[in-house]
Amino acid sequence: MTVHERSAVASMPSSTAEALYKLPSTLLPFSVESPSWWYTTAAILVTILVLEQTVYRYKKRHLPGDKWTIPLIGKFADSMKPTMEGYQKQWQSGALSALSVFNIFIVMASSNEYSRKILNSPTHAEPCLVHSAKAILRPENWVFLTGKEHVDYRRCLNMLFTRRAIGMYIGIQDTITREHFMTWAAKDSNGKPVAQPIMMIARYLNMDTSLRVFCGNHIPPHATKEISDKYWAVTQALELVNFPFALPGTKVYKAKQAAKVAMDWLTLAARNSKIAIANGAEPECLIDEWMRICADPTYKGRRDFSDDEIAMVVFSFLFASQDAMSSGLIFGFQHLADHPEILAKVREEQERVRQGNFDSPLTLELMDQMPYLQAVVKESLRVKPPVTMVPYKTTKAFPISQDYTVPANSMVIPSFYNSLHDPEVFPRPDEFQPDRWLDPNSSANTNPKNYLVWGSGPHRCIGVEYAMMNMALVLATAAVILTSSPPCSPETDADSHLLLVLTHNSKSQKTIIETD
Ligand code: HEM
Repeated sequence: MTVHERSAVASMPSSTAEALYKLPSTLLPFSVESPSWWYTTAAILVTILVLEQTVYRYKKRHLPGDKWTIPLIGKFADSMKPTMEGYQKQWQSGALSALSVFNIFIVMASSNEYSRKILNSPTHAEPCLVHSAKAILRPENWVFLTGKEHVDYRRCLNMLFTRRAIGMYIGIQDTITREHFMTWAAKDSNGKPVAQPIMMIARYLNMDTSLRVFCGNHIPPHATKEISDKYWAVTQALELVNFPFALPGTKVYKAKQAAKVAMDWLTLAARNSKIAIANGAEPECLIDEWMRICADPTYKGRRDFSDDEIAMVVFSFLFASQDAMSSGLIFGFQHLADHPEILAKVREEQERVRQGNFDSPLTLELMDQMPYLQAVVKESLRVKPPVTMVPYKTTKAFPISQDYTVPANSMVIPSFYNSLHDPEVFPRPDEFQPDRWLDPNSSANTNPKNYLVWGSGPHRCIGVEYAMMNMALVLATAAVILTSSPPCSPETDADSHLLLVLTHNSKSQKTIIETD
C-alpha cells in the first residue's frame, strides 16, 4: 500500500466497510467478500439476539408477559401510543407482570399490595422520572435526592403546606379563580355565548394560580403569561423516550429554553421575597412564608437557601403539579356537567354555608363546612386519577414477593388505577358517587390504603392539601357563579366535548365550555 493509498483510507468519510476494504489484507482477519465474514457477522448477531431473549426470560421467570421480546425495541411501539385498554390487559395478566422496552426490563404491579410495597421500599426502589426530566429540572434539583438527604430536605418543604400557609394561599386562589372565570365568558359577535375548549384555559388558570401562590407579586403579571405559554414546551418534552441529545429544534431543547425563562423569573421572585421579608413585610406567598420561617429565631432547621435553589424548588412544584392539577380540574368540571343532580347538591351546600354571600372570599373555615364538596373532589380524583401510575427503578435486587425478586436496575411500575377501581372497596367503581365518602364506615373510608391518588411512602405528593383545596375552591366557585346547561356529553370521556353552559352571578353572562 502506498503512502497515497493510506492517506486516502484515512480521509475516506463514507462507510466503515468501505474503509476496511482498503486496509491491507494483513490487518483484516478475512475479506468481506469471503463467506466466513458473513457467517461470523451472522453468528454475532444471532448470539446477541439469543442473549437478549435469554436475559429477558431469565429476569421474567414465571411472571406473565410475552414469552419472547421483540428484538432491540421490545414493546416500544405500545409505549409510544399507550391506551387504557393496553394497560388494563397488562394489569389483568397478573398482580405482577413483565415486559421489556429497549432492553429495559419492566415489572408492572397491578395489585394494591405490590403497588404499595414498591412505593414504600426506599431501600430497594426509587422514583424514576422520564429521561428528559433531569435535563429540564437540572440534576441538582432536590427532587432527585434519595434516602436520608431526601427526607431531610422534604422536612423543610413540608412547612410550606401547613394549615397556616394554606389558609394564606386560599385567598390568592379565590381571587385568581374569579378573575379567570370572568374571562371564560366568551361571546361571538352577536353577543351569544360561544363554546371553547377547556384544556388550555384550565391550564392557564392553574399556572396563574400556582405562580401567584408561590411567588405573590414578586414577579409581574406578564411573567406569569410568559411562563405559562412557554411551559407547554415542557409538557411536550415529557415523553417516555426522547431524542437523547438536547440539540436545537428538539423537544427537550425547547423545554430547556422554557425552563430557563421560568427559572430566571423564579430566581427574581426569591431575591425580591428575601428583601421584602428582611424589611419586615408580612408573608404574602409561599416563598415569603419560607423566608419568614428561615428568619424565625425559634426555627431549628436549615436557613440558608440560595435564590437559585429556591427557584429550583418552586420549579419542581410547577413541574409536579401543572399537568396533574389541570387534568384534575378538567375532569372535575366534566363530572359535574355529566351529573346535574350532583352539581345541584354542591350548589345547595354552597348556598347553605355561604348564605348566598358569594362575593366574599372563601376561607379555610368555610371550606371545612363543605363535606359534600370535599367528597366530590375526592371521588372525581378516584374515578379519573390524573396520575394512573408512577415509574420507579430498583436500586438493588428487590424481593417483592415470596417467589419473585425484581432484578436490580429494572423499572417497576405500581398502578394506582387498579387500587382506585377495586370493586371490593369501591362498589360499581366506574360510577361517580361522591356519597361513598360521606359514611365514615363505608368501605371507601375504611380502606385508605386503596386511595393512591397521591402515591404513598416517602415520595407521596407534598402538595396534597394545597391541590385538594384548589380543586374544591375552583369547583365551588364555578358552581355558584356559573350555572350549567343540561349535559351535552353522553358520558364522561377524556375526548368528549361541551362541558358547561355557565351563567355568571347565576343570571347574566353565559358561556359554554368544552373539554378537549
Ligand atoms: C391533582 C393534583 C396532583 C396530583 C394527582 C398529584 C399526584 C402526585 C403523585 C402520584 C406523586 C408521586 C407519589 C409517589 O411517588 O408516591 C406526586 C409527587 C409530588 N407532587 Fe404531586 N400531585 C398533584 C399536585 C401537586 C401540587 C399542587 C404540588 C406542589 C405544590 C405537587 C408536588 C409534588 C412533588 C414535589 C412531588 C414529589 C415528592 C417527592 O418526591 O418527595 N403535586 N404527586
